[in-house]
Amino acid sequence: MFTSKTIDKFNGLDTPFYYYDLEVLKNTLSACRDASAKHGFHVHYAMKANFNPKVIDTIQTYGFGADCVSGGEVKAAIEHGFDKGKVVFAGVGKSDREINLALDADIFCFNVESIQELFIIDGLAKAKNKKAGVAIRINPNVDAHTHHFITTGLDENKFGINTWQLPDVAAALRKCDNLQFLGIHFHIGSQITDLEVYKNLCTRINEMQDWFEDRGFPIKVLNTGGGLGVDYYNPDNNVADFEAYFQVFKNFLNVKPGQEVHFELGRALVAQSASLISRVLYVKNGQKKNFLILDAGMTELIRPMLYQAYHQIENLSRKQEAEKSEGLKYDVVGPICESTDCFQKDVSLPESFRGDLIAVRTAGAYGEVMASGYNLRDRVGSVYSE
Ligand SMILES: Cc1ncc(COP(=O)(O)O)c(C=O)c1O
Ligand SMILES: N[C@@H](CCCC[NH3+])C(=O)O
Repeated sequence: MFTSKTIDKFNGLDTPFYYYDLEVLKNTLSACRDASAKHGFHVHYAMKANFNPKVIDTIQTYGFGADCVSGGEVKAAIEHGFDKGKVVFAGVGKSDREINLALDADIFCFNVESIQELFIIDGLAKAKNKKAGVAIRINPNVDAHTHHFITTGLDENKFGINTWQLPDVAAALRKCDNLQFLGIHFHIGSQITDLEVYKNLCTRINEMQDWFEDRGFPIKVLNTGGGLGVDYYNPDNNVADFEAYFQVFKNFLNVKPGQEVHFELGRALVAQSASLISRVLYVKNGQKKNFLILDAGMTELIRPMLYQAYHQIENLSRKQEAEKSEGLKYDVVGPICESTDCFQKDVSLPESFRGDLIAVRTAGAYGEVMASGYNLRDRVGSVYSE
């Protein structure tokens, strides 16, 4: 990702910024497209992972649909050329304004997360004399074996409709003339690295589709959600194993003739394509600790502070020294007025100096999009490979 030419280019730029390696992005997208096409599976890109305009423009050209979680994302997906027939809209709190926007855009499907929401969408569609495509987001109570904060498919989570409420869902669907029932939707969490989890999900999806079909609701779409994880410990040349992922669904999902299988991948498509690039502002030798104080912090990349997430940290200005010496240990921290503003403690790095360029890797997913202006910070910039 970082040739000496790239690092020379960084030397002339203001930091911090996100650096996008479009080659890595494209290789990842091709791998996913090819692996899913083999089984006739449909992939919707989860826009929330990264809606940087250049990133979504690139993703759109691969023919993926868009999975959106707000009116803003629906609007951006359509403006950036995603086919409205491949736009889906999930979210536990869709406002009337957002539902109307999506109805006006004629999106493919609302992934509905409560019975109340079914009636609201039906009423708003009726007012426009339209039929809204809907899938029921079911909370399957399947443990994703990931960080507690990014698990979404357990009974304790706010997402989806619990299975004990399904009889009421069926009754509601029978009353809603302006809804077209398309199928069922699931999303159990993010950064899932144990593929067994998806096997368990398939078992639940098979049960649920039988439940609906037995009651006279034919299923056209089985939407399995996203969540495929990436290897944060090996950021180089590390495209997610899409083949193995899709194979689990091929083996364990009971797909009937005429049904479509949909996926909503976010992180696995974009995470490895970007790094946060910053500079060392100060090196502070404390009594117990050495601190590297960067010009980027939790306002640029909040994942380490929010989920104790690991991101590999490299000193790009001392690459040769890194190969030769054992180096020193630093707590790599940001400038924000919060003690949690620490990327990682005890990072082994070559001896580092003011002005050195530091890369925080695997930052393409839930990085730039979760940046904030806290402490009245400038908005983080973005730089792209040629
Ligand atoms: C409904 C839904 N679909 C898809 C995703 C994408 O998840 P990931 O980036 O882990 O693939 C998310 C985010 O977790 C989500 O909430
Ligand atoms: N923002 C989370 C993922 C949550 C995905 C949305 N449900 C992360 O950075 O890992």
